[in-house]
Order: sequence, then C-alpha cells, then structure tokens
Amino acid sequence: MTQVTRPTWVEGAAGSLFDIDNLPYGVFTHDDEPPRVGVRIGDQVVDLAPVAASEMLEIAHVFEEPSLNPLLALGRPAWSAIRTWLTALLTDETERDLVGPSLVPLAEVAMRMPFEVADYVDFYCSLDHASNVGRIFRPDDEPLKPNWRHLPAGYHGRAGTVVVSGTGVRRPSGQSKAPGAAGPGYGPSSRLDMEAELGFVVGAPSELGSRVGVDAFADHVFGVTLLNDWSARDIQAWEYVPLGPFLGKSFATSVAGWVTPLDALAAAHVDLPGQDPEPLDYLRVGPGAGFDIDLEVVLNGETVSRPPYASMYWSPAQMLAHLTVNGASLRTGDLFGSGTISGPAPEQRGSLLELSWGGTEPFTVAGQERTFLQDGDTVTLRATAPGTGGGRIGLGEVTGTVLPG
Ligand SMILES: O=C(O)/C=C/C(=O)CC(=O)CC(=O)O
Ligand SMILES: [Ca+2]
Ligand SMILES: [Mg+2]
Repeated sequence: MTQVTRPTWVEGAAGSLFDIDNLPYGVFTHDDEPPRVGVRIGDQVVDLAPVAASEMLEIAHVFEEPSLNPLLALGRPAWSAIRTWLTALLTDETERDLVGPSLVPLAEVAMRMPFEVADYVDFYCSLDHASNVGRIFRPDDEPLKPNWRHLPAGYHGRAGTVVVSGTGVRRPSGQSKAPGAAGPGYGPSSRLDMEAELGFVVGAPSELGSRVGVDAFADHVFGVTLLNDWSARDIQAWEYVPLGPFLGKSFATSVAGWVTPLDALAAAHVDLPGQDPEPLDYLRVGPGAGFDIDLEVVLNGETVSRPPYASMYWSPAQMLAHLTVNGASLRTGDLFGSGTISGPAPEQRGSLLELSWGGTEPFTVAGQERTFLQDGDTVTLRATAPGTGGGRIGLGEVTGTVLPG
C-alpha cells in the first residue's frame, strides 16, 4: 500500500526511517523549558504547541502538556485530523517559515516518559516463546498449557514502574531457591533478563461493563511503542506458581520515548500465521490482523537476536477483546504488552533465557561467553516496519543499562 504524498521539506528526513509517513509522538524537554508534546521527523522534533497555537487549532492545548494523555483521550477522528494537518504542514513548502523556527534538533532534547500509564497488562502471545519457556521452566510437562491456543494469556503488571528509555535499571533483589537447596534465600537476582516486546497504548477509554470487540481495536488504540519487560528469572521461577509473575517482573518495564501511531503502520498489516483450533467467536479476526514489524535485540552494541513480530500467534485486537470480554473498562493511558516476541529460529529468540536455554548454553557477545545480564550491560531494542510511502519506518528505540543491586 503506497500512499502518494508530497516529500517533506524537512532536511534529511526524506528516505530516512523517520520520513513523513512515520511521525511518532513523544514528550520532550529542551533547555530549561517545561516538557511538552513533539513529533519526530528525520532528526528533528516539531515543537507542536507553538505551531498549533499560531494556527489557532482548537486542540492546541493538548500539545502543551507533559504527557500524551490529553491527546490520547481525543480519540480516533481527532488523531486522524491532526495527522492530516501535520502532513500538510511538513510537505507544503509555504509552511516552512511558520514551522521552521519550531524544529528542535533531536540531539538537543531529552525524552520524558511519553504517557501516564493507567493500567499495565502483559500478554504471552508468541507460540515459540511460550513453547521455549515451557520447555525450560517445566521440562516434565507439555510446553503449552491446555488454555494457550484458546485465549491470549496475560497478567496485570505494575503501571507505576514503567520507565522511559535511557532510565537505568537496578538489579532487583528478592527470594529465590537454588535447585537442590533446602529453602529459599534472599539477595540480588543472578538471572536478570530482558524481553523484547511491543507495547500497545490505549487512547480512547471504554465503559465499565462493556466489551471492546476485535473490530473496535483502532478506535481505542492510539499506537505502538517498543517495550522491554525486564525479568528476574530466579525470582520468577520460585514465586510464579500458581498466581503468575509478581516481583520477578514488577521492578521495571522500559518503553521507548516515541509512540508510533497506528496510522503509520497501515502498510504493515499481515495475516496471522494461523490459529488452530479456531478461537471462540469474540476472538475471531479476519485477514491482516498481524503486523510485519522486525525487531532487533542489541546487547552492548552487538545484535544478538532479530525477533519477527509477524510470527506472533495472537493479534493485538484479540488481546484487547480478551482484556475487556469480562466487562473490564479501558482508561486513557492503558498499556498492554504483546509478550516476548520470539520467532521459530534460535537467532529470533526475544529473551536471554531462551538464547542461553535457561543458562545452559552460553552465547558469545564481543568475544565473551554470556548467559544472563551483568551489571553495566546495556540492552537496546530497535524495530522497523513497512511504511505507507513504500520504504521502511523506524520505531523509537528503547534502551536501558543494568545498575548493580
Ligand atoms: O511460562 C512462564 O511461566 C512465564 C513466562 C513469562 O516470562 C511471562 C511473560 O512475561 C510473558 C511474555 O513476555 O511472553
Ligand atoms: Ca513479558
Ligand atoms: Mg516488567
């Protein structure tokens, strides 16, 4: 799907991963000015508040806020209208005098947490990840539980510990029990891990007692961000039966400073790999429910994995439908993660748990044998997808460095 649009007049943007067909939103600070909403084009940030004010846009106030939430709350028709307005501004040469003074070089800004997280839910939608983790954690059982192919499994996480890219992540401490030990001990995790995921950001709320069907996905979801669900595997392994992840994951979850609007991913839709058995009616989706987004996991500057989002078993529309099928409502700022993205090939695994097969098969990074994360390690997730302009668009990266416990 190639959408014909004029090229942007912003220098350096045409042909880059942040061309006119991308336009992700974030919250930035520049000099000592208060944080506010910006849109990225090329290596520039459009400071939207002054531009929208001079154009007397009715919704100009949402860009003066230190979070995307007021923009998210406007809903799909407003999001589309703003994108159309922005596209015109950044492609019409005669707007250059108006917008030019409000372009700030990316190198001069600091990105803030882009939205206030309302509730945070993490799913478990990769067949390959779930099968791998099942084999590693539960070698004597079937890798997939009987419910796995009937519903997108998930758990409620901790909204207050979602942090923006660049925030240091302190190694958590907790209870764990070494194999063969008589009882648990307490101390810093020795099996700290990362998980490569996409996070879906809810804009328009829903009413308590109502459901959001698979077809209403784009009415509620504003966009997508890269997400690293840091996980302490030793704490997790000891605590998780039967209620699921708790302290092993709640200490930090990192998201990118940029949220890519769903509109920018219009050319990235692909069919799901296939669901067998056919899910219940409320989970049935048509063609194009998946997204063709290629991720990259970088550890200390070296690429260690390339997880393909197109391989995911459950789609985000199904996650949202399942999340609300009991009548639970949505709030502006809700965040739901895809679950770790792992493809079928070993070099497509989205966690170190899988890349090192539970720590039993070290892999090499910069000439060093590695299993789990060491203090000082930096994990960066990157991703690209087909754009509507015929090239590729980039998702904003999420990075974090492990601090000693
Ligand atoms: O299979 C398990 O016991 C747990 C797996 C996970 O680590 C849960 C999780 O965060 C889901 C995911 O990222 O896919
Ligand atoms: Ca996860
Ligand atoms: Mg987490």
